[in-house]
Amino acid sequence: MIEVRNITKRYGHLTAIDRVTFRVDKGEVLAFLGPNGAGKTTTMRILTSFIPATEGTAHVAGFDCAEQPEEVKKRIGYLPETPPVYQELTVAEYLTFVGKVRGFSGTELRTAMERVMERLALGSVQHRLIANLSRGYRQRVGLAQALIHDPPVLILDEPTVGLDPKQIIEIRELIKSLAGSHSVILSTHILPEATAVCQRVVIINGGRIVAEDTPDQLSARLRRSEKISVTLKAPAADMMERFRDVAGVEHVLTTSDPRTVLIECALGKDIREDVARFAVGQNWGLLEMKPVSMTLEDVFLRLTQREDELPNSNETTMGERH
Ligand SMILES: Nc1ncnc2c1ncn2[C@@H]1O[C@H](COP(=O)(O)OP(=O)(O)OP(=O)(O)O)[C@@H](O)[C@H]1O
Repeated sequence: MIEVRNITKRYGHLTAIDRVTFRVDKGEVLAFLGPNGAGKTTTMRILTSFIPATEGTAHVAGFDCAEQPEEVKKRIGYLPETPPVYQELTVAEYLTFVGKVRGFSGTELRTAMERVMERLALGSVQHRLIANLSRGYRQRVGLAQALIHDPPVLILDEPTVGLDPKQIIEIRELIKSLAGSHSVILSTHILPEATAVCQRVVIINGGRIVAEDTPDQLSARLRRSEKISVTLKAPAADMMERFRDVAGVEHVLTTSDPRTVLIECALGKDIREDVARFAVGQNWGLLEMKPVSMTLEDVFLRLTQREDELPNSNETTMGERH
């Protein structure tokens, strides 16, 4: 549904994006994840035919974003970072305006408006001025304008920025409900958003794609070893050394809790039984033992920061799989 091939965008001497390639299939929700200035908005603007790429091609539903902008725009709903709403209009007036711009009139326009107002629960505020709405409602109005022509493709640039936690959950639920019937690109710098809402994640940094996979696979690919966290009631002073005697143990790492250690072994090995037997045999009082893996946050840090900028490796691998 969306096909981006080797697009590069230069602003003078600055290369904002550099040979970016990815695709989004029908009904798929893709997270476009990256820190500020990574090139997310530039990519969205090329896809929505707002600006041309310097090099490379982008297609939406088979239409070329540079050569056939009208066809592309018909098939895209776009919610920019700041919703393009007119404060001095009521919700109904604004959606009527957007519907007319999209070419609707009469019954068709009324049906389209009713459909989006129901989907976004805007009925109760349809006669209120947009200026007087909460940010959450304003964002819903922004989404309504993106959906009014029922486009197969939706491009949402940081759709939850500035919302409160309840509004964030509502907007994320709504985006999830669009999966299957719409292809969605969700640009975000918020990691939990990518995992909560999207089936696939593209990570962009410094204008380049540094990873592309499902959230789980990304974590798995970057995992270099299996780790288990072991908490003891009465650890011995030389516990670190002693655990190394267990067959298969490669490293023993300290944590901020003196009773807890992280034990590493080779990928694919399961040494939990041997570690448990050993701790019990030493009478150390085994309180807890659990596998530990990288969170997407760890992966993101690894991919978007240089090795010397990374926090202590013990901490980066402390996250647990959700
Ligand atoms: N019109 C422009 N002229 C010159 N440089 C630009 C222009 N638009 C973006 N840039 C630069 O291109 C790079 C990528 O910007 P872009 O806005 O695409 O990043 P982003 O990932 O969307 O970041 P943010 O989340 O901060 O919006 C940045 O270095 C930015 O300063």
